[in-house]
Amino acid sequence: MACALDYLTIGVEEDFKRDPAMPSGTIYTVQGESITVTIPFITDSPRTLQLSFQDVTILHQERKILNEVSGTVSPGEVLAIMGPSGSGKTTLLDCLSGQRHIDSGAIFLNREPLSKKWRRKICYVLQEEIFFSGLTLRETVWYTALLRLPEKMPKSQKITLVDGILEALDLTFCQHTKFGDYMNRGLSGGEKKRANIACELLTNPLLMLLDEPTSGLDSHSAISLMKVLKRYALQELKTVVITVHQPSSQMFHMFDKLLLLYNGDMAYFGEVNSIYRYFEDIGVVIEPHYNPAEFVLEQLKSHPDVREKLFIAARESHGNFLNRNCIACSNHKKNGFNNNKMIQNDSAGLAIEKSGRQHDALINDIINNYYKDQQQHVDHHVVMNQSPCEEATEQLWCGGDSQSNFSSLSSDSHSCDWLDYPTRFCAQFCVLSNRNFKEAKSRMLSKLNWFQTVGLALMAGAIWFNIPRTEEYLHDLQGWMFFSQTYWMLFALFGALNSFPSEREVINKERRSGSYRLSAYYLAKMFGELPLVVTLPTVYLTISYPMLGCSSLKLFSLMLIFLLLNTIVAQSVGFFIGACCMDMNVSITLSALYTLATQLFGGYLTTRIPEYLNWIRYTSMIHYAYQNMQILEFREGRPIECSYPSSYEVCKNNATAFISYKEILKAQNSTSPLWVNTLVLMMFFLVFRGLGYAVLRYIRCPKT
Ligand SMILES: Nc1ncnc2c1ncn2[C@@H]1O[C@H](COP(=O)(O)OP(=O)(O)OP(=O)(O)O)[C@@H](O)[C@H]1O
Repeated sequence: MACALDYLTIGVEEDFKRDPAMPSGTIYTVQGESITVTIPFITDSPRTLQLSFQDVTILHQERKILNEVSGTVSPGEVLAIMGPSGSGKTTLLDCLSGQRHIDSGAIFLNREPLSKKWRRKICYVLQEEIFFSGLTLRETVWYTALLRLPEKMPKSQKITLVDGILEALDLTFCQHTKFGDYMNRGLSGGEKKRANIACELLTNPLLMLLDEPTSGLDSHSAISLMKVLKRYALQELKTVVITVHQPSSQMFHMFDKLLLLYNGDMAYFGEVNSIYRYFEDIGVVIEPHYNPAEFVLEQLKSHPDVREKLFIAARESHGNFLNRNCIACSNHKKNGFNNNKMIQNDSAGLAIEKSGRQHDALINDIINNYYKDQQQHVDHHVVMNQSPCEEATEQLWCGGDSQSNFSSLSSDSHSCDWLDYPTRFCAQFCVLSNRNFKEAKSRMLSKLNWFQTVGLALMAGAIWFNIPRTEEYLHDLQGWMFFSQTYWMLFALFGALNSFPSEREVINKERRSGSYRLSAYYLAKMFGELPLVVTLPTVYLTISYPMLGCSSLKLFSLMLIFLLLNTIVAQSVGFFIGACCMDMNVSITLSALYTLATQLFGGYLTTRIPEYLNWIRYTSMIHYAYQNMQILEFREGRPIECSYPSSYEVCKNNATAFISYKEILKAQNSTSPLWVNTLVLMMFFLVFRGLGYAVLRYIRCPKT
């Protein structure tokens, strides 16, 4: 929806002053010198966004990846950044989205320097499609809607919105297809690209930056997509910037503005239709039967003399690009105005026309003062009047009559507060837990894992079947305990290693767009995956333990609780190592080193551990977990009868006696009670979960 605008005419002289009698930000004293400036007065919150960038330069080891690139694009316009491969198109989009630091130059959004506060108003659709491969297209868009649309927006409206966007992007027919990966094919490349755009459109950004949205699409799909974007820009007065390699003639004429890059240098910036004139001015005529995009790129690549002329022409003209290219001026020309005193602007841009001598510094002062006042006014409006609910509902543009839809919805009494995030913590937690569960289910409870678990449980049950509880078989029984708890701890630890690296891109993308809190994601990951983590160990114990001769329900339940605790503790260590390393090979090596070293120094495989290395066993979670299992089995289970000959004192005095759990553990030099071991395990859990969070929060945070 367009802002409602009034027009102010500002006359200036060297020492212009604001009229103190007038309300803030509305008027300046008119002294009628030789400069007249007309500025639109924004009477509504900023629902439009003008992007300007000037002299943007990026250096990489002395090489200029971008060299003083400038341009501007206004609401309702589509700017295409075109150039051969490696010319710097993606780099420029990275800069415009705030994801890449610029070495010199400036980027302005509504005349304000690009800052974090604008992040949620900008969407950046990357070239790569970053999604969870196990989720379907609809699930992905739906979760995005739940996370990024205001909580108080009714579910039915969210569904309408999702349906509308899927339909507009021609994705309805494949909405239940999974994204897939290189192993399991899913959506096609073009469908993934459109899905990417669908997720971003949901949030109704003011500025859309799209990196090669049409590459890999057939010409019909590419044109359809461009039509959608063009309609979006026009109907909702959104600002759209896309990069393209070599558009078709039809698509080329759908752009409003064009920025031509070659090896980081600007060869042209201006209105698409003006390119014919521009080339004529340097002595090159674009043949009418040629695709202009193709022709222009061909000239740029193959004719160094033309290229040089283009660079010179671009350099000459970009000094006052703002004046030349702002929408106000173009509208002014279109509307046939030719009044030196006033330019009318129908958007949130700024129009300046000068007659007589130049007053650049003065004009800058006016602009700065004006926008300072205006921004205060706008900020106030944003806080007071524009809720995220309103913004989100604007998107029904794709359902047809956007204005009427918007009007009806924006008058809706959504009373969302102005929040940092579109949804509250608990809503984020619920949605992310649900998504995590769905996403991880197929991975963690795969057929292969079921097969492995049931197979191992039956094997263990068969090997240790109905094992006698006598001293003679004590070591065998301990073997089952050691095997079972070590296996499940390692299974959980190694399973968790890949958890963050595989999700990193998706999470970073979502964190950059400010969809949710990291803490909500982290907690949701723990809780969402909890039922999945405990399922297989439960199945294993349920099959194998009764086969060993456990007939007490109490003992079985206790054993299960502690086995699951051990598994969750090990998973925390895996999360931490995975978050630290991000590289699978490194994390596997580190984990293997840690777990094997602690087993070795635990004295389970050899008793010849040097005295001064004895302490290492206490850093092993396996040590505490194993002690606990023994305490439970030997205290709560059937008593262990003495055998002959015996190594226990109690048996030497009385051959029919039983060996208590304390004596068994004492023989292993382990005397800590159940509660101490459990406490240490809980400490492992808390410390590693906390460290994992800290790593993601402070070390693995996405670059902005
Ligand atoms: N971080 C970086 N380190 C080194 N070189 C870089 C870096 N980022 C970009 N470049 C270089 O800058 C140039 C422009 O890269 P960019 O990805 O912006 O090109 P592009 O026009 O988007 O190319 P394509 O159309 O092939 O995607 C390339 O030569 C690239 O190798």
